[in-house]
Amino acid sequence: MGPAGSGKSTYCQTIMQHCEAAKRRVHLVNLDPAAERFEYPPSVDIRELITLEDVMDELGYGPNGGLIYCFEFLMENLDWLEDQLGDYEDDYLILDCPGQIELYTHIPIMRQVAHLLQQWNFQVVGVYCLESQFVEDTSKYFAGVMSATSAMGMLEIPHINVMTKMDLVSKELRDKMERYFDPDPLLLADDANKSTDNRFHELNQAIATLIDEFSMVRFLPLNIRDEDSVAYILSHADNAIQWGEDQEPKEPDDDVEEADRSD
Ligand SMILES: Nc1nc2c(ncn2[C@@H]2O[C@H](COP(=O)(O)OP(=O)(O)OP(=O)(O)O)[C@@H](O)[C@H]2O)c(=O)[nH]1
Repeated sequence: MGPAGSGKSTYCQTIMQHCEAAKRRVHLVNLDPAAERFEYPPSVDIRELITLEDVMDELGYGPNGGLIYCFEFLMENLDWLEDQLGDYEDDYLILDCPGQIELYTHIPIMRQVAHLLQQWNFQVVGVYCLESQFVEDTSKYFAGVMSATSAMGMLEIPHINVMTKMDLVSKELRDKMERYFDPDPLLLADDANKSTDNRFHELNQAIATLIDEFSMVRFLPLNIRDEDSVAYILSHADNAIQWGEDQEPKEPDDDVEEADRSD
């Protein structure tokens, strides 16, 4: 998951390639009803059940409302999903999700999907992608941490944060970005203070302390051109899955709030 264009599909392809090379049984599951094309054809594809284009054409919804409709439709057709996933229950599945951030931060639908997967005995880990190009300064890094943390709190599943497109970051900038990957809370807060008004300095300090104390809210750098970097991300995902094995699966909520589809 992650904002539009943050590199979710590229992440999926990169991990697919890596797993295939390691002879790990892996399949792509597309959960984006608006997806256009994939380098790896998905083994399971929500577009076989419903597409955003059809919903927009036939029901007159906008893209965001249409997407919510698609997920509500999926929730009404869980037999389809269970049936599709049933063939792969011993394998590693990579679910490519849409880029509408509200699906992870305040509409409980992805939470329901994640908890259903747990009910069906899948070990689930959430991977939140943020684009390194977006992180021009510490304030934006803080914004990324807060939105990823909001998704983590909403989904309540094992979770890792990934900083994508690191191959596009210059060596000089990469050195500067080290402060995000191995943070010193005082330096982080000082850095954020440079671009924010005095009134926000205490808040900056609090967020820097949060990042320092909870390693799970930090971002892990992913350079898709570097095999070690890909292996590093995968090992963190595996560790998070293992950590989740000790947790009790959640009951899926049965009250999906009626969403506003007027947009
Ligand atoms: N150089 C480089 N380009 C990347 C990387 N990840 C993604 N891109 C490019 O960024 C653009 C968006 O990447 P996608 O993987 O489609 O992003 P997404 O999050 O799946 O996008 P949506 O599904 O539209 O939300 C594409 O042009 C990719 O080729 C990366 O790690 N390095």
